Amino acid sequence: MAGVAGRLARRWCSGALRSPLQVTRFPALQLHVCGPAMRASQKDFENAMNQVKLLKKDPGNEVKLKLYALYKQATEGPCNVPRPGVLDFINKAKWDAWHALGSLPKETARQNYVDLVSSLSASSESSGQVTPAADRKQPGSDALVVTSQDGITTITLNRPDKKNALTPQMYHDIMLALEAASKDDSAITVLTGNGDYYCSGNDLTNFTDIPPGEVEERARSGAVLLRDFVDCFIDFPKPLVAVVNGPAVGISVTLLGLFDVVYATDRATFHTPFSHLGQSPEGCSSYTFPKMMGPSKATEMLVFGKKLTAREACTQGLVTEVFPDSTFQKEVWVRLKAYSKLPPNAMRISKQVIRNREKEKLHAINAEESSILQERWLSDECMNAIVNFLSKKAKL
Ligand SMILES: CCCCCCCCCC/C=C\CC(=O)SCCNC(=O)CCNC(=O)[C@H](O)C(C)(C)COP(=O)(O)OP(=O)(O)OC[C@H]1O[C@@H](n2cnc3c(N)ncnc32)[C@H](O)[C@@H]1OP(=O)(O)O
Repeated sequence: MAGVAGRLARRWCSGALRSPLQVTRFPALQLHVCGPAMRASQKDFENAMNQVKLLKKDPGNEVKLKLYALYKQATEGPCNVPRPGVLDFINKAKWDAWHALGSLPKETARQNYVDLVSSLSASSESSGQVTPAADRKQPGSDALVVTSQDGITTITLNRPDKKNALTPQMYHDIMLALEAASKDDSAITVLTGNGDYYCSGNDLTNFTDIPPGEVEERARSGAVLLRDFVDCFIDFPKPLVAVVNGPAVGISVTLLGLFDVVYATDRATFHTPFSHLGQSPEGCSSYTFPKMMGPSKATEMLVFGKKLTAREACTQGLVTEVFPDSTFQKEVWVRLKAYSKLPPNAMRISKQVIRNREKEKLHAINAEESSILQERWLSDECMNAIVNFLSKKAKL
């Protein structure tokens, strides 16, 4: 395959092949092809085709073949044209990739194409090679992807079929990733999501399968986990940037108050349905939100569960800047890459000057919020809300 791959790459890059997959610029990447959530619309698909053209670095022939195959399957269905002759290496490799998809439904192929492009785009605005940072402990599952390049460590939530809902494993892995990022060579750390959502908050199935008699203990250990998790954000020493690629719910919203900069696509929304869930604010939002938007706007969000658009969130100070979805990834990564070239020690020290005097207070608030939430998790209001979600009676 190496010889074929090399020839393929040359042909693609030289523009010899005319297809919608013609990749003019390629991303550096760490790839994850997602499961068939089957929700991508034709518009999503067309956007993804456009995004492919913006990619900067060569993703490699295997990926290009995968993109080609998914495109063909999504637009024409299963491959039933004759296999090209043995010496027609390029078209044979393409045919093989397409044919390998068998009877995969068009909708699934379309979704997989969109997911694949999305994972490529997440890191497409950097020029260096993305490496899974070799010096760090890698996450315990594929649900989190950590990459490092061009002075930026990026932590990507990667459970797009569940809207990047956070499992206990992910809480632990994010803590490990932050710990490693605080010590690595990068100047800036980014948290983002793969797929159409930034994050749908705590995975509500975390509250299921608890044996009778263990509920209190689970609530206690959940509160410890929450407190440790939020502490990592309070203490994180380098500039921490949220690249909010889609809607955000629950703890993924409240934590934004602990980020240094928050960039959002105009498709993002911000929603903290704590009362609907019989729960209460966490992530230090009971302090950061009133401070940034005033108590009344904070109450609308944290008590009444008002969902904000990206522009509203920007007006309230929760979001730093909003970008059109069509150019979001491109603009944000160009910006971050420029920032990452600033002297890292100066940035770290300036962040400390801005944040350090509040640290102690934030830790105390986090402890209090976690303990209140521990009680809430044992309440009938909370139990009923979880049961409602799980039985799909309620969509918040
Ligand atoms: C006692 C032990 C506790 C341990 C916990 C430790 C620390 C926790 C601290 C944090 C506590 C709470 C803070 C919060 O985050 S509260 C907010 C929780 N999130 C929600 O309420 C969102 C629930 N989800 C939705 O309302 C909708 O799914 C959506 C996000 C609006 C998307 O709607 P959609 O119609 O576009 O897509 P949908 O079909 O519903 O979703 C696709 C699949 O994803 C699953 N899913 C989405 N979000 C969650 C979630 N938060 N938890 C679990 N699963 C989620 C959804 O069920 C679908 O799955 P499937 O395809 O049906 O299998």
